[in-house]
Amino acid sequence: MNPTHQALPRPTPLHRWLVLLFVSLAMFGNYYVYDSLGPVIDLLQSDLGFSNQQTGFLISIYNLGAIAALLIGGIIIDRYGTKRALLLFASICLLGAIITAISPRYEIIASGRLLLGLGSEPLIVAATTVLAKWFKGKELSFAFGINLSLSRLGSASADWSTNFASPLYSNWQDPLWLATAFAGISVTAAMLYWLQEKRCEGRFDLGATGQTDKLKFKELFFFGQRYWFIVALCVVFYSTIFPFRTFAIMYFQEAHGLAREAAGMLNSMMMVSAIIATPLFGLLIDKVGRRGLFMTVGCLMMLPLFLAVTYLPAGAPVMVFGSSIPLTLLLVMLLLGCVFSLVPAAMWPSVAYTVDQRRLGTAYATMTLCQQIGWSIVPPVIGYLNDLNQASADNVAGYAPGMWFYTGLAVTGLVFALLLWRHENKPMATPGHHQETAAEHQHPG
Ligand SMILES: C[C@H](NC(=O)[C@@H](N)CCCCN)C(=O)O
Repeated sequence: MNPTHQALPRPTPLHRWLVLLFVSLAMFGNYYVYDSLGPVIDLLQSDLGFSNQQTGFLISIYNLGAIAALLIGGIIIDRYGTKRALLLFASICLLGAIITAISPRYEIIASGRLLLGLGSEPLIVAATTVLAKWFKGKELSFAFGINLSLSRLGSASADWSTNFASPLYSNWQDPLWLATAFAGISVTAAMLYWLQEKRCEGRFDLGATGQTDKLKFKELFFFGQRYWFIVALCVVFYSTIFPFRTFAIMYFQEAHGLAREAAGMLNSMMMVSAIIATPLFGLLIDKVGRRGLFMTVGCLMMLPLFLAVTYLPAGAPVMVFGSSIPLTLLLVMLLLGCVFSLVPAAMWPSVAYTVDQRRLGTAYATMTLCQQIGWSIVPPVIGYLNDLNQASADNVAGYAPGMWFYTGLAVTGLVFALLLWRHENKPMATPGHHQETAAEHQHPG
């Protein structure tokens, strides 16, 4: 560490919590923009004539942008510092949101989503770096938990927009312009963070930028079997959860006859349960360890859920914030939210206990890269299956093959979780690893 840093005091709690607020707002806006596509999928199909496969590709093209960005990721943050990087990536997301909303042409909408992927994943890396820089040694896990919960609030808000902004959903475009405004919140928050960092430079010890998630290919050979099981679970888990969530609003509308408002409210219940459960599971897992066991429990819980929405009676209607929602579907989404808290809370930190600390950057970058590849393949497959089986409101059975596909992925996830659980009590093979008692490094994704 630079001697100047040592002479300066650490930032005060007020400064740190302001930083957390700004970074979390940037993530809030960013997650909103990503999830703004889900509620307009049926409008893109009915107004613009896009097929299921085409809309599936609009989801995947985000991942292609993210993969490209991750391959060069870290360099910009290292070279230009966190405040510039955060603003740059938030601005790329804003541009992506504008381009997505500006024209009905498929290629233009797709370019907007590509740009969003280019900005979004490095923004998440930059946000992680900022938190590590300001909170290292001080409530780091808690800060990450709050950050992730506020990010998920952005996702839930995109679902709620079908209610609070329902007049905008008379066409495909206006909800995407609203998403642009949320991208504006992200840019504003990045600017406020810039001012905050500038104000504190020279007054406080902000440390070095820290290790960003940079990919060094030759380090991959040092990772043991356990690491690759975690990566495999990560790929399968997010390739199931994220595409299901994006298609869910249209699915609930068509397969269960819900109005868009009710479908949006139902989809948001997964996030509501995740927002509450994430910090709680984080605390629990920090206390008891047993990450393999928790990942297995989460995967087991997920297993029947896609078939439950397909084959079980939707249930009696219950009122949730003014929307009438069938009980079975509500329970499924709340349970999926618990799974969405439990598995990530156990999975991301477990990398820090599995690989040598010096290789954590490569480990996380590789994991995110693989996640993006898997996650990019599933939506077109689901779109293809829906097209092939002519899934629609008039042919609800056409959605079943897609749901079996998700279930197959969940079974695969369970296998990897079980393998990890089996490894849990074995001694570690990788030199320089952490024991499961003191995690320093956490990563929200
Ligand atoms: C922690 C994890 N986040 C990720 O996996 C990100 N790479 C992708 C986020 C995509 C939504 N904007 C998560 O959210 O559980």
